[in-house]
Amino acid sequence: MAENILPTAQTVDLSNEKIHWQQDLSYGDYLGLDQLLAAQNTRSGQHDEMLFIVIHQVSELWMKLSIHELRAALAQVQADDLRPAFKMLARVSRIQHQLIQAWEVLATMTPFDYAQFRDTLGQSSGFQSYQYRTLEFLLGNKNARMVEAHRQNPAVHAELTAVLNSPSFYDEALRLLARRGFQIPAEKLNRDWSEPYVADPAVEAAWAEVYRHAEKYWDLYELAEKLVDVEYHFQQWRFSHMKTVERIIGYKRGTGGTAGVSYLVKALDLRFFPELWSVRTAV
Ligand code: HEM
Ligand SMILES: N[C@@H](CC(=O)c1ccccc1NC=O)C(=O)O
Repeated sequence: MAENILPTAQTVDLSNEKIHWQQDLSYGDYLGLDQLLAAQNTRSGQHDEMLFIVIHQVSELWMKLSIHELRAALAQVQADDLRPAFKMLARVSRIQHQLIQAWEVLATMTPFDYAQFRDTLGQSSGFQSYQYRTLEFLLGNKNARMVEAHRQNPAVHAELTAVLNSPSFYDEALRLLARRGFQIPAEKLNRDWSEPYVADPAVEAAWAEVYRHAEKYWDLYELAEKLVDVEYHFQQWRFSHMKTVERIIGYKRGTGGTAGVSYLVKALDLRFFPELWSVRTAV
């Protein structure tokens, strides 16, 4: 019956609007729903394992979109075209909001619920999320040791190594400041990008100038604030993860081999854009 009323490969005139229906393309085909909805492979038979898998999958999808936006925004910064980058960075912040809210759903799982299936997870852990590591590297938290977790997967290993060895968003922001005439030390503009970034007073002084004279450097000021938004939300995600982990497994060791909560607490000290934070005390 549907064939009689649904147009196929033809152009339908609906109150002056031309709507093109592509033959053979359905909602489910376009979205790859058969694959997507067949990927919740629970192993334990425990009720809450479905929640656990879905939260991770949703988070990985949002990470995928964040990486897509950040990469495009980075290219715009390299090209000195900041306005499109602002739109993408604003979108990343909204995505981060979704990622943070996901903890509220997961927190409905009690320690007892989780203990019912934790053993079936083996040594797998969020520690092995290569999209998460890509985000950390893209934003500027470089750590070469983190690539080793992906030795078994050559494609992922190569891709992460490439991101590790490329300038991060912050490196590119500093190169932009230098192009605009700010005195950025030469060793910040060309360095071994795989090394963690080390803060520098001259960089803080450059950002201080941008903040003090926002009217002169409006787009740089906006870039600084957009980056602070992204780091602020990233920290909120890390904190909520740490607190959710504490309420679900307490101080047990992690399946990934770390000490657990105390490892996640240490990660809270890491900064992507250190001078954008220290400048707040300085100005
Ligand atoms: C019951 C829920 C969860 C527990 C108990 C938990 C526990 C942990 C622990 C203990 C670690 C440290 C590494 C290890 O030794 O395993 C870790 C790392 C990690 N988890 Fe979770 N986690 C949970 C949910 C999630 C969710 C929903 C995500 C979202 C994708 C996630 C992403 C990560 C990431 C990316 C890391 C690596 C962090 C880093 O290296 O800085 N976790 N998790
Ligand atoms: N590290 C967690 C296990 C865990 O959370 C996990 C296991 C498999 C896939 C994703 C996970 N999520 C985050 O670490 C634990 O120690 O219980």
